[in-house]
Order: sequence, then structure tokens, then C-alpha cells
Amino acid sequence: MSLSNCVNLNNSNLDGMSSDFLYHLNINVANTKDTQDIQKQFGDVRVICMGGTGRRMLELAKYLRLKLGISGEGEPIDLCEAGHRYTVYKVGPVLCASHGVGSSTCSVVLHELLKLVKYAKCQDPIFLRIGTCGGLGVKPGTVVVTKDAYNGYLRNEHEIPILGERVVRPASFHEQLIEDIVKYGTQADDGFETIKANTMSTDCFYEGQGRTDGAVCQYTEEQKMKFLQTAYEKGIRNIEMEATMMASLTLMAGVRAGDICVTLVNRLNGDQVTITMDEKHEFEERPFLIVGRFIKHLLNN
Ligand SMILES: O=P(O)(O)O[C@H]1O[C@H](CO)[C@@H](O)[C@H]1O
Ligand SMILES: O=c1cc[nH]c(=O)[nH]1
Repeated sequence: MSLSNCVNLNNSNLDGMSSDFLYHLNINVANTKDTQDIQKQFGDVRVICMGGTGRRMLELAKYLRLKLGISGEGEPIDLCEAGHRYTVYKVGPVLCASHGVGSSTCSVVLHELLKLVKYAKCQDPIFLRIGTCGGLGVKPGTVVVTKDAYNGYLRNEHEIPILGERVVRPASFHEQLIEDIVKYGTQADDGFETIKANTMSTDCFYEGQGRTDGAVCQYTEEQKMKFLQTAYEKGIRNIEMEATMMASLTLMAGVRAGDICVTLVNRLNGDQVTITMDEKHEFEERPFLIVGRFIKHLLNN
């Protein structure tokens, strides 16, 4: 097997570690120089799907099993249950992992999954976030594939304090990958729209996203609308909480990634997410259709 497309992470310290415990996943890499066990279990992984909730990831695992014609009986097994933090299902060459709400919980599991695919010597793995979001001037139920990720300052970058310093990193997703994914949404007649657009990613669902219905709010409705309008003018059509982190970390790690989210509310019309749980469930499955087609094509070529 050629290892030319293996993941090379941006951390030379890893080369000096003889073992590595992926703590939140409860996966022990006992010998980093001989990872045959890990390669046997995860070496075939081509796509890592991530989303906020364990339930969505279970539904996605079941959907992909059918879509990709992968055999298996009963419920998919949560491989990381013993870690008590995240759920991870494996369906053939696809992992489906939950990440919780926001960049901080998502970055923890993303770091560990990136190390997992490195130790497993996966070939050119693709990371996809399959999420929900608020929409900006688009009909609820629209699927948005992120191009550039903007932070809460409306800057196309990821900002993070590291060693007491403000570190700023680029936050764009892989252009060709995005085009490929969008194609599987726009070419089909699914009864909803799929668009490519910019995404605002915030550290707070309420004030960070300009809501006036949080526990605290110190701005007016007019100031909020002005902010949302400015975001709209930057080509931003959806708002969620992981895109800048995910884009920047995957860029740094040299792997391709995408973010595909369905809008639950049009924020130009209000702040509250009022759709029923049944509607939410139906909306949540919309990105599955697009990602399912994309993965099927990827695996057949
Ligand atoms: O639906 P998920 O994937 O959790 O994503 C969105 O929903 C959460 C907020 O409700 C945030 O994590 C946001 O990014
Ligand atoms: O408005 C919304 C809806 C879902 N997720 C978000 O982050 N924001």
C-alpha cells in the first residue's frame, strides 16, 4: 500500500512520543511506532462525519449503512462509549462522530480524530461536519455548504489564545471539495435548496449570534439587525458554532474538510427556533442526502 497520502500532522512532538492515549475517545495507541491494531480497526476510513449530537450521528450511521450497501445487523455500536464524552460509529470506511455544542468541545474530538487517522495511516481522509444552523435571508430548511468561515468579529479567520497570545489562522474550506459536495445537492430534486455561501461561526448561541432572547442582552433590536445585515453583505447565509475552528484546524493538519448545515430559522425574521422536533428531525436529515451521494461516489471511484 502506498502511504503517500497519509496524514502528516503539524506537530513534530508527536514523533517523539512512544505512546498516545486519545483520552476523550478512550483509545490507547500503546506503541506509536507500531500501530497495526489501530490500522486494522481504522485504516480503511476515508470519511469522518461529525455533528453536534450522538443521536444525529447514529441516524447518519444507519442511513449510510443502507445508502452504501454495507452489511450489519442491529444498531451500530458506539466505539467510544467508555470515554463518556463523544459517540463514534463506524460504517465501513466512514466514521460518524458527535462533537457537542461549539468549537471548544468540537476541537477536542477533532484533534483526537486527526491523530487517530494519522496512527491508522488512513489515505487522504475527508472531514465533514453535518450540522444545523441559523439562516440569514434564506428559507428554513435550506442546506448551506460553507465556503469561507467568518468569526463573531465578521472576519474570515479563526482567532484563538495560545500561550497567552492571540493567534489568528485562515478559515476556509477546501474549494474543490465544496464544489463536489454542492453538486450533489443542486443536481437533485430534493424539494429544498442547497447553496454554497459563507458562514458565521460564534462562541455563543445567544449574544454571539446577535440574539436578543438570551439571559443577557445589552444591544437594541436595531443594532442587532444592522449587524446581521453587515453579515449578509459579506455573503454570510448561515450562523453556527464550529466552522472557523474546523476550517483552520483541518487546514493546519493538511486534510480536506467541509461543513454542510441545514438552516432551522431565518434570523432576519426572528431569534427563536420554533420548528417542532419532528420538523427539526426531517431538516437534520437533508444534509444526509447530499453527503450520502457524495460519499457513495467517492467510494466508487
Ligand atoms: O446542530 P449542531 O451540529 O450541533 O450545530 C449547531 O447547533 C448547535 C447550537 O444549537 C451548535 O453546535 C451549532 O453549530
Ligand atoms: O440559530 C442557530 C440554530 C442552530 N445553531 C446555531 O448555532 N444557531
